Amino acid sequence: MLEIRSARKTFYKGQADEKVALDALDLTLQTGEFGVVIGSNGAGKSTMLNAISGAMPLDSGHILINGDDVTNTPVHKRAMRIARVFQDPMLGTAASMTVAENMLLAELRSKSRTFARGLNAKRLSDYKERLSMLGLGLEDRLDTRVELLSGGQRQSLSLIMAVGGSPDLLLLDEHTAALDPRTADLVLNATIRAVDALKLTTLMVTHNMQHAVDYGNRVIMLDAGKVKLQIGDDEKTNITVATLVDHFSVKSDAMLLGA
Ligand SMILES: Nc1ncnc2c1ncn2[C@@H]1O[C@H](COP(=O)(O)OP(=O)(O)OP(=O)(O)O)[C@@H](O)[C@H]1O
Repeated sequence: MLEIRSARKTFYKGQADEKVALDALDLTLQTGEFGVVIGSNGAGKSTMLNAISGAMPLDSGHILINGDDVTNTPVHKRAMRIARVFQDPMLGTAASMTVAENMLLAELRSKSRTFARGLNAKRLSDYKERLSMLGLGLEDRLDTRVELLSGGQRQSLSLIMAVGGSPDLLLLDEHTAALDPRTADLVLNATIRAVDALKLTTLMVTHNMQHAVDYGNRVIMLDAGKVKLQIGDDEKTNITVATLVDHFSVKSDAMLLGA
């Protein structure tokens, strides 16, 4: 469970170009929920993810994960509980290493230094099982160097590496935005399979209104650093891209096109 309580963040405080990024933001995501965050440019989406992950300190307010106040917990410690996948498919993986070596790297990162390091049969079978959740055939490419994978396969591998330590929360930071529409759908479907199989609590930021309509249990619309609108499971079945766009205070062409 994630709780954000009265989170405030202001950039350039007291200066002419002061920007209130989070304005007493409150948000609760129950365990197992999949929230999709939308909002215009500058609405505060990235700042909110940075505050949750610990990459950016809040001016005031609190972040709780499963009831523990992590507001002052440094980012590397929070990373044990919070997984994050970024927009750039090149960021989460090591290109010149194989799929299996990347999986091992991710596993060793989340374990103690004394942990046995080699790739053994048990590990390989565990990696195969986890990669098969994605439904992309990566389980049969354990010996392939990551640089030979497509952007979509690579981003899906980043995802499965990020969630290997069974995190309390998964943050998806526009993780399909750099992919072509078909690949983006492929990665999103792989994401949904992994999230469902591992029962992950997930918060996904997207500019793609169709994805907000199609995926997740709840749409959370941010505007000027606050939650402007939430659409839960029951109402979500009735919403369309057009009704979502109607709620935006600034309607960009990209949103109207569902880009
Ligand atoms: N590091 C920073 N320094 C100064 N101002 C910032 C910084 N990060 C964000 N801001 C400002 O805070 C506000 C919220 O920005 P944020 O990036 O969180 O919005 P966003 O909803 O993620 O936007 P986008 O959809 O464009 O990524 C904006 O006015 C932005 O200019």
